[in-house]
Amino acid sequence: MVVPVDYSLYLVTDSSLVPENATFLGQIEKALEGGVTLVQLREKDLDTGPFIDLAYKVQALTRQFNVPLIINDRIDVALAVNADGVHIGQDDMPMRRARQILGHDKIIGVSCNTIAEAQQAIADGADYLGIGAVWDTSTKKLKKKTLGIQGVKDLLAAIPPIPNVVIGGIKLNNGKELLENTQGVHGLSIVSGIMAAPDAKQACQDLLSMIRHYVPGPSKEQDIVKYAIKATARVKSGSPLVHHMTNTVVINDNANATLAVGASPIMSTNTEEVDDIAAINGAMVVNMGTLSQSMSEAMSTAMESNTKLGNPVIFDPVGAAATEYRRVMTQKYLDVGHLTVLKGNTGEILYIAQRGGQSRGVDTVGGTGGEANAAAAVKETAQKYGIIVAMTGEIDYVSDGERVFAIDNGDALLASITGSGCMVSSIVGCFTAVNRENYLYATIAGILIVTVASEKAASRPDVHGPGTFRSALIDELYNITNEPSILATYAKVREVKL
Ligand SMILES: Cc1ncc(COP(=O)(O)OP(=O)(O)O)c(N)n1
Ligand SMILES: Cc1nc(C(=O)O)sc1CCOP(=O)(O)O
Repeated sequence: MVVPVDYSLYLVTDSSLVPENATFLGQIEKALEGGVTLVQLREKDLDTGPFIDLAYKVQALTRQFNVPLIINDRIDVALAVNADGVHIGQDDMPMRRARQILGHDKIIGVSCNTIAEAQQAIADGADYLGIGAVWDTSTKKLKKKTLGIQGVKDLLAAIPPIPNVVIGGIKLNNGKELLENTQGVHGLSIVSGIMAAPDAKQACQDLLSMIRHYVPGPSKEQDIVKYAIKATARVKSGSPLVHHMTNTVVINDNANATLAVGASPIMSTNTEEVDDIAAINGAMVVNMGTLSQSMSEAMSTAMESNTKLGNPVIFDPVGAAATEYRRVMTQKYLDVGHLTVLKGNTGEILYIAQRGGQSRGVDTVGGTGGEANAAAAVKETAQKYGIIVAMTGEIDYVSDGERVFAIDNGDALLASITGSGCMVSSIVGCFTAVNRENYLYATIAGILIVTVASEKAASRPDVHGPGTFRSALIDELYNITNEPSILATYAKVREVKL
């Protein structure tokens, strides 16, 4: 299975239970809004064609919420719509055969009512178990005995740890009792408690907040990767305008990278049109690589205009420590620029943080001084200016002043082309433009897509060095934008504890 799955609240659908004043798809959408973490389309009487049509409609919803879609029983339907997985019962296709057909990228769950069934499903390579029925249910005629809380405990105690959900007769109160009295349950799977609820969103919110007391849910790192996938899709669908005032060396690459992720670049340095652009702008990227007197004035005006309109401002202090002029300008933009994100290389950020940074021209000289020094530099600077700070290098560090995350992605060839750091600033501009509710995660997402793209580009057989790498990098940015879920396979994000 590719994406880390959150099993906490697993909706199994039943179209016959939808209240009169609601619709089937409307009920699923409300459940997604309420926080369900997994959806299984379970249709016992639909013919293949209508089942596939319905699966596409449900998938359009689950994809909006970045929640995996599982198909009950029907492997053909799962294949037809490229669903995320299937759930199979004891009388359905054998688990091993299902795996042969679906491969290891798909999630396969197996229903288990006994210890022997669970052991067999694990031996066969199931991704998760559906353990039940815990209690009687009017949703389905049960053929086997109910387990009760003790039966679930006995079953879990007898098998190695594996993701699992419990199912059958589960509502808010008995679900709480079950989670309170068991260990190792990963989630609750519910049909009527959600599908028949007069307010499905509220029902899910209540269930999820109860579940979160017992089931931690995905880690921060998994959350970030999930966010990055969603954020990438949003850049493409939102296609924000991103205004750049960048340096003349990399301007073309910045514009192409912006286009590759689905955003729209405008590279104007004219003060006269700053206000008009700001009115329709998604984000402002200011890069002082080839700073002139007139450009510096235009940058100040652009920062002010965009700040007034609430647009994120990304500042790349290229060569911050290199000359007296750059040192003065860097400080000026930090003090009055109303920045959202400061994105620099190691030398630039360490210099700003007064933690030892050096530049030769616009390039970094020397290392980070160790992870503790690097993490402290981004955290302290973020705290001092109340902004997000990102420091790119062999390892990238990002902080909002409270937390620090490290990104261990990125191929060494990035350092062999000009402007790879400036490209990161452009892409952070694209990501913050349409992912404004969480600038920390949006910044990490922007860095992730570039660094993962660099790894994919470097591993291509047609890449032989910096020249071919540069073109391949743009291609791979474009490819990830069209298939953002691959970030889940490649992303290496971790929280740094100071
Ligand atoms: C999460 C989950 N657990 C168990 C089941 C039951 O599946 P199955 O045994 O195949 O019975 P039907 O759903 O086909 O009636 C499930 N669907 N989901
Ligand atoms: C679909 C299903 N499978 C079960 C099993 O025991 O394998 S119980 C069940 C129905 C659960 O519905 P509700 O949440 O409405 O009780």
